[in-house]
Amino acid sequence: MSFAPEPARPADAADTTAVLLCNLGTPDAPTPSAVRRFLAEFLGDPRVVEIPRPIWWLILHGVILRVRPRQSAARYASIWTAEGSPLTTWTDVLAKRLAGNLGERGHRVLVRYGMRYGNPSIPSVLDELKAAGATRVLVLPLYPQYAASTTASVVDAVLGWSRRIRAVPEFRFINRFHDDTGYIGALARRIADHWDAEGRPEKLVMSFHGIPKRSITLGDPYHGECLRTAHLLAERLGISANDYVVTFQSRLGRAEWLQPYTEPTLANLARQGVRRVDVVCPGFTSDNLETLEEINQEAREAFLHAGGTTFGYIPCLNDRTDWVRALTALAERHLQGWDTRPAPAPETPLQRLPRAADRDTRA
Ligand SMILES: C=CC1=C(C)c2cc3[nH]c(cc4nc(cc5[nH]c(cc1n2)c(C)c5CCC(=O)O)C(CCC(=O)O)=C4C)c(C)c3C=C
Ligand SMILES: [Fe+2]
Ligand SMILES: [Fe+2]
Repeated sequence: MSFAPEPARPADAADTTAVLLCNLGTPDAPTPSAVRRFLAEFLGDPRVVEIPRPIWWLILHGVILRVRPRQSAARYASIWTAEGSPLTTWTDVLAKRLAGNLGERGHRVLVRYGMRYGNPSIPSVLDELKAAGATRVLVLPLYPQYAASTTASVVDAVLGWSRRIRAVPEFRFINRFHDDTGYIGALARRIADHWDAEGRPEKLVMSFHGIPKRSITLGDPYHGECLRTAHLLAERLGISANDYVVTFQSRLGRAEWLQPYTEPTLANLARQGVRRVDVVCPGFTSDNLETLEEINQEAREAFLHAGGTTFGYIPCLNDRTDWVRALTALAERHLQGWDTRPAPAPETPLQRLPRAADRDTRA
């Protein structure tokens, strides 16, 4: 392996700290060719599909990438806005609002977002941060519950980038925040606000993205963390076990995924006489294809078709002020011990003090 030359960093240069928000990513456009490029990268990740490579490569390129891009592009087209994909729009707003909050609280940090698949890619943003002088990077995947297919894949991308870098920044990774008080509180208020405006449903459906059941058998903590989030949320809302149900959506392929599945559960509820449901997706911090199309369009239709009459979709946290505050507090806790205060004005050599003493005078 060879490393690209890098400009040497002066030994007394000030450290720059960065926060890198990471999200899944989205196609560049709602077109079959852009979706094919995106899916080839996403579904080619061995963290996402754990089938031996030669077999999977044949299935992916021989079947899936010939059929799925056209279907998925139509689904993406139904949620695309003038600004682009909602996932990117919300992640961009979140990064800007987090930067504003951290700045107001006296931290001098760079805040950027990177996508695990598609653009802006995590390596390209790390290149940009390094060029801007970042020597410390807090990596914050926007997945509350840890799954190897999402969280660990972000870690892979960051460490993969570091393999071609000479002076590697200091990294910290946030692996989960499924039980974070600020996150749970913001979700509870999001739901309570909806209930204040629309009234209460007969059943609250908490729908999380599914993963193959085999991943859990192999040690993935995802399922337990989803259930923990749901329990804490119910506790905060003051509702009982009868008032809500936890389900898993977005199954792909023929293998068994986490159960119960969202759409069949909604249809069963309607058949059992439940007329009014609300659906919330606590595992997604930003609205995206899986919430806006799969839940708010497809699952809504399935529930109404089976006899339900009122389907309330409760949006994700997106850029809610209490969520941005919770994210700021989460980042701040993990930034502790890293000096994020503004650098002092340049000094003349005679005024220069040892760095430790310099810090003390500013404390
Ligand atoms: C919230 C966490 C997510 C987990 C866990 C997750 C696992 C997972 N996903 C797939 C396959 C697909 N997911 C797709 C879209 C998608 N997935 C997540 C999040 C998680 N996925 C999001 C936020 C999105 C939407 C992105 C957007 O652009 O809005 C897709 C693409 C769309 C489609 O063709 O259906 C696929 C495919 C697997 C296989 C998996 C776990 C093994
Ligand atoms: Fe997914
Ligand atoms: Fe889906």
